[in-house]
Amino acid sequence: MTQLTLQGVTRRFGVLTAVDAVDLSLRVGECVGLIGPNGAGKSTLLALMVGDLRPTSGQISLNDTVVTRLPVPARVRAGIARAAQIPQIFDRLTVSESVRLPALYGAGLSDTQARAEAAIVLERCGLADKAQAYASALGLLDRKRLELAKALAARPRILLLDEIAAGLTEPEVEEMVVLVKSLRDDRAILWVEHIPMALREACERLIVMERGVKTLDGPFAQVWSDPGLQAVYMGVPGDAAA
Ligand SMILES: Nc1ncnc2c1ncn2[C@@H]1O[C@H](COP(=O)(O)OP(=O)(O)OP(=O)(O)O)[C@@H](O)[C@H]1O
Repeated sequence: MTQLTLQGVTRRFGVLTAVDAVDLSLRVGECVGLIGPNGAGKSTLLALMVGDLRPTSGQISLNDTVVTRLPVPARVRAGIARAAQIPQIFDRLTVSESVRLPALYGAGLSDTQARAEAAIVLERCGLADKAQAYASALGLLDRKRLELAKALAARPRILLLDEIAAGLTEPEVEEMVVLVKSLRDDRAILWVEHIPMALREACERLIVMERGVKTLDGPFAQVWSDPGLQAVYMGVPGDAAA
């Protein structure tokens, strides 16, 4: 079974330790939520997993292969892809072209296969009717969908989602939840989001980070009912939630 493993992963920016000795594993078939206050190190952790950043120390492995020093393209080809917090969109490409590129260079498909893959992924992400539109013409929901579609087109076994529901309306968030739930069978998903209710619907496991440290990791209901977490997220005094 495919598994991403982080061992003692640390990233410093000068004197600031953004990610502090994190141990973590993700297995295909599970959807894991990751929450924590602003600046907790969540995006940095995802950047380390996808290869945007190198750890100061620690090791990242995909199954038995150490990928710690691999650059982003090699990591995408190895099966790790991320939908970024701010959609990385090329305004001059059409929606279809934007998704075909990761199918070609991430999944390694032929041109014909990549066209077919793009059509399937766009259908799945609710963008089929906008395939020929320019990415620049898309609204926020469709930009978020396109960012997810690009990640999916690389056929990742490890899919990292960085705030793909941020800024969306409640019904739009619900659409994203349904979409994410439909993706979990044959990949591992790690979803960073500030909307706990979205994570509760989609994820069976929850990780909490604070100041770079992984403080909680376990079954969603168990972690969610932690008194400290309830105090932060639900305004319940620590002693009342206990
Ligand atoms: N390139 C960088 N250079 C210096 N400091 C950085 C850099 N990237 C992140 N940081 C710092 O590292 C810490 C963690 O940032 P990060 O963006 O990972 O947090 P986060 O949990 O994703 O926050 P948010 O929920 O606000 O997106 C913050 O203090 C941030 O200012």
